[in-house]
Amino acid sequence: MAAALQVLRHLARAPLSPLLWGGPLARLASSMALAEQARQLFESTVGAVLPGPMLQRALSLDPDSGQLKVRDRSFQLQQNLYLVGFGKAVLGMATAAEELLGQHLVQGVISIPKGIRAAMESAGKQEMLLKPHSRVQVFEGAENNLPDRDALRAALAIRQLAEGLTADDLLLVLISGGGSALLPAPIPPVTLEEKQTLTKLLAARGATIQELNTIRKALSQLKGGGLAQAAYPAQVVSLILSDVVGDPVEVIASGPTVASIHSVQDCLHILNRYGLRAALPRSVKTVLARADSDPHGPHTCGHVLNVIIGSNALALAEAQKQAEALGYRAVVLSTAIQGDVKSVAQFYALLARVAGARLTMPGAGASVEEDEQLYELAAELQLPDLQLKEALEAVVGTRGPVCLLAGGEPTVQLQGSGKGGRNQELALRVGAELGRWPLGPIDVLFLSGGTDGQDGPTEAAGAWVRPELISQAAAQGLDVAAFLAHNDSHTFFCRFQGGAHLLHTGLTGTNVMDAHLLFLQPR
Ligand SMILES: Nc1ncnc2c1ncn2[C@@H]1O[C@H](COP(=O)(O)OP(=O)(O)OP(=O)(O)O)[C@@H](O)[C@H]1O
Ligand SMILES: O=C(O)[C@H](O)CO
Repeated sequence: MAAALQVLRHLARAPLSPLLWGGPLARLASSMALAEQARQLFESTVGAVLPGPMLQRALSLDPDSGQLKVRDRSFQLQQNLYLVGFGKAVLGMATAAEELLGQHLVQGVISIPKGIRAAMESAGKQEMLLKPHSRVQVFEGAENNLPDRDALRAALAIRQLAEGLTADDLLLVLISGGGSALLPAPIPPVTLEEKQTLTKLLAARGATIQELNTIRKALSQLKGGGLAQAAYPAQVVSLILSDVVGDPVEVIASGPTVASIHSVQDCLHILNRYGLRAALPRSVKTVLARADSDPHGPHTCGHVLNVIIGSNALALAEAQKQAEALGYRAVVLSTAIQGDVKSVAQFYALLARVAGARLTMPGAGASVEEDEQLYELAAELQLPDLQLKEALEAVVGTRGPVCLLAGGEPTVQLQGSGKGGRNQELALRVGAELGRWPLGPIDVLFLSGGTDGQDGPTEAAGAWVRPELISQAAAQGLDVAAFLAHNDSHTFFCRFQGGAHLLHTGLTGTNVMDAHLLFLQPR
């Protein structure tokens, strides 16, 4: 068995040759090769948005004059630079910032996920690690993306640094996804535990990140512009790596340097929608009631420059280039995939069927009903930037392999107590859907991966599937529907073919939502 795997691994790495297509062994090899290409493409997607290069693109320093340019603004540096940061990608961002601006840096504090330094060290990613005598103090916390005591300590240290600044100082704020959990500073009398419980409940009931972060902002000292307020009168430049669809700066990490525009009424609507209003702790009610009568009104952020330095769109653009270099006709479908994971899975499976039919039977295509169903599903998902028509038109004129790329963040409404993540659940659902119809003479592979390298509370980044999933799982005695009913996608993929369909990258040090890759390869 091990020897067979060795051979397959070797085949998987071998360059693709037309002679490989056809025959059972060749089909297995080609399927391995396709999986290997999918993995490589996912790695390229992530590679395009690693923190160092993005930061270097956003900042330029004139070493003689000490002028720092960010977009069209200039700032005079003169040992007056401070740095704070919070988020999954912030270690690499801080390392790059210190490398570039170190001679002006007085002090820094960052809050990053527990274990990320060790993970970077063991992966040999030196470019993600601060130097031994760095001026940046590091706090690690928020295990499993939930605010904890360590993250609270970090948030207090960040607040203290910000509050000590003067009008001559410049505060560089490094922000990336996961920042909300890494910067918890609940407004008393709300406790950390209460905030944690409320966040968990909202997330488990399927609240969107916009809704979740509206509540987080209302209960926090630093979110919703609170950090910018604390740093006033210093100048503030926030460099933001987006992990939210549409790159809204007020939502990413709950906008600590963006004035919040939400009212208490907005919060109450959200709490009502998820059936949480009646059970609210007294402390939360107190803080919301106080906000209503706050004489100072919302924070003002006129002294802040917020700049998005990287996003899902940037990552997919690179993946598209790489896919084209591999010989695929590659189209970016959307960078705003949102909605319930079940509908998103149906969409991808139907897309594979409709696009696959156009690819293998030009002129014939899938049935008119299937086309209509696909457009209806797309309309239900309300994806603002969806290039569906363009993608299908591109497929018609193509004889060779096609790769459709998309990004975003579907929502999972947790019903079971199984182990899984958004990406593994999406992949499993797509696999189950793909098995429902014959797809014709075409190889299909769908991959879904979180660019941060960690899908939910699991060690995998995601998974990939093929239409044979259901039958192969059944042959192993695995009932896909039963795993899905318990949101147990990770357990499924660990057991299915010895975990071969799991995507393992380790923590990547970046975070621009998820990437979805759909490969269609005529046989
Ligand atoms: N058993 C499960 N099956 C499917 N999805 C799950 C499961 N457990 C958690 N999730 C989902 O995983 C997500 C949380 O995972 P993760 O920590 O990777 O979030 P994230 O959105 O990447 O974090 P951030 O946006 O802060 O970077 C939630 O959307 C949650 O619904
Ligand atoms: O930290 C957060 O709030 C999410 O990752 C969205 O940015």
